[in-house]
Amino acid sequence: MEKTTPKLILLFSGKRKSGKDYVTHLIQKRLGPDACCILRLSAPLKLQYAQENGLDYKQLLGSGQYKERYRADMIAWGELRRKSDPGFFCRLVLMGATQPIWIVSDIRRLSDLQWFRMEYPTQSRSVRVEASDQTRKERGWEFTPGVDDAESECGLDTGVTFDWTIRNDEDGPPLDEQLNELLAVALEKVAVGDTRDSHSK
Ligand SMILES: Nc1ncnc2c1ncn2[C@@H]1O[C@H](COP(=O)(O)OP(=O)(O)OP(=O)(O)O)[C@@H](O)[C@H]1O
Ligand SMILES: C[C@@](O)(CCOP(=O)(O)O)CC(=O)O
Repeated sequence: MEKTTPKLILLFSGKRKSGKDYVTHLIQKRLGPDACCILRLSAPLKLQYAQENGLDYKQLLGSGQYKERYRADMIAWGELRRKSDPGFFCRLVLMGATQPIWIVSDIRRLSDLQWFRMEYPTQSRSVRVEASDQTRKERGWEFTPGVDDAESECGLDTGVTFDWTIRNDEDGPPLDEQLNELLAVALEKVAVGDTRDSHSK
């Protein structure tokens, strides 16, 4: 499958129930599906894990409790693959991405971030979604030893400078306000791309 070159890659990370999916879908709503696609590193992992274990892939992709039952085992399963090939899920998830803006909604490890920054140094921007533990609990999060104190949840807690940090709490600034600058950068990338394409036509 032909590899397209994006104009911008937004690499999202954040704790469980911080709102990564919610915020990335909001951005896609603002930019439109022709301009941006949402890529989830966990999707190819969950697909293969579901097939190997006879589980419901759609429920593993959902935001309910079903996936939490298998999270620890999926983490271990995924880390085994990353150990031998850190870019395994990154390469898989890009297949077929043709829009100018890629949103990767679930960056969890330094190796994921480093892979994109190596492969796409000028296009990659990192975004952190934050929410208080109280807010996360209201959204169904419960601290789980072996998950919330493991690399999957803590791998980006230190040593990373994010291009944007989005506070996704009720008492935080409105999301639209916080996303203003990021959306302006994205729209400018798409606009520049359009004029360049039209010149090249
Ligand atoms: N700003 C918000 N307003 C209303 N509901 C929200 C908001 N942010 C998140 N939610 C809801 O909280 C729940 C968790 O959000 P989401 O699934 O986006 O978190 P996540 O960071 O992707 O979690 P996980 O890592 O477990 O997939 C969802 O039901 C979502 O609809
Ligand atoms: C196994 C894993 O991909 C599950 C992620 O599920 P979700 O993005 O929280 O819905 C987390 C990980 O890869 O460490």
